[in-house]
Amino acid sequence: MTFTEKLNQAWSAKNSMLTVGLDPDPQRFPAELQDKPGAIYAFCRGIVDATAPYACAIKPQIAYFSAERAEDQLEDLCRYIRDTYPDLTLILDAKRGDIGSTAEQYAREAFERYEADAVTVSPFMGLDSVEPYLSWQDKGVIVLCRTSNAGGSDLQFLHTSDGTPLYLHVAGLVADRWNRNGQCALVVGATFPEEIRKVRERIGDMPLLIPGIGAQGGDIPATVQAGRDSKGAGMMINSSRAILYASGGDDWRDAATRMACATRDAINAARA
Ligand SMILES: O=C(O)c1cc(=O)[nH]c(=O)n1[C@@H]1O[C@H](COP(=O)(O)O)[C@@H](O)[C@H]1O
Repeated sequence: MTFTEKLNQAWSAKNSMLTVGLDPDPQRFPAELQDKPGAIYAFCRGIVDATAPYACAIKPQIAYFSAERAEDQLEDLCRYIRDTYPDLTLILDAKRGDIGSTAEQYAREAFERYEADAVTVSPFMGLDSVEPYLSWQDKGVIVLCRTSNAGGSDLQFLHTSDGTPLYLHVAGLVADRWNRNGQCALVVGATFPEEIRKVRERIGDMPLLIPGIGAQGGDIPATVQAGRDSKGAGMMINSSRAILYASGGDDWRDAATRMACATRDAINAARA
């Protein structure tokens, strides 16, 4: 099944556009997992089990694993997610960008080693740096467009020669030229709803990955109104820290469940 088929199925079967982000920070783990071997896997697996019924996608951030020399735990986790929750879209958040020969290796890492359904990439080095991901015809290629951080404006708001801001130029480039397999998506931050609206107008029904609700304070109703596609769906709305660390106590699993459920419901309420 392709990335977009899986995502469409998850949107309708689970009635959810929530993406649960896995940014496991050992310093914030509950006491029962402090200094335990395999704690990153155990924590993430606990969060996945607690939140899977409420999510369309799961997004592990690779740096949290590699910085702790825990790529083996990420491999085990990806295998667990695929085997236990085949209806969850697995997004590897790696934000890769390099020349083609190196990008081929990054693509193999995402799609062979971790068997992700999609990977996040930077458009900064242009089409030949993205080609190796596009050559995996069923896999999702999620391109940074208007990121959620304030500093994204340093470059993304610069105007091109015809007056189009760079983030909208990227949106047009991906929609018109890079999306030849129909498996591309764009990253647009929930902290910039006006820009989400402009991107949606430009790209039609291409999916959007939207981080920035929860810990970064993005407004859910404004995000959903701006980002919904012609069918009222079209979004993977990510929340990481607000769900992962909803409680630092023994009730961390239940707190994550409650937060994921409440976030999915808030997203759905804004669709109506
Ligand atoms: O690609 C992303 O997921 C991403 C793009 C972006 O523009 N902003 C952004 O915060 N993210 C990711 O979203 C996660 C943070 O989510 P919160 O903890 O909910 O703020 C981190 O893994 C970031 O790398």
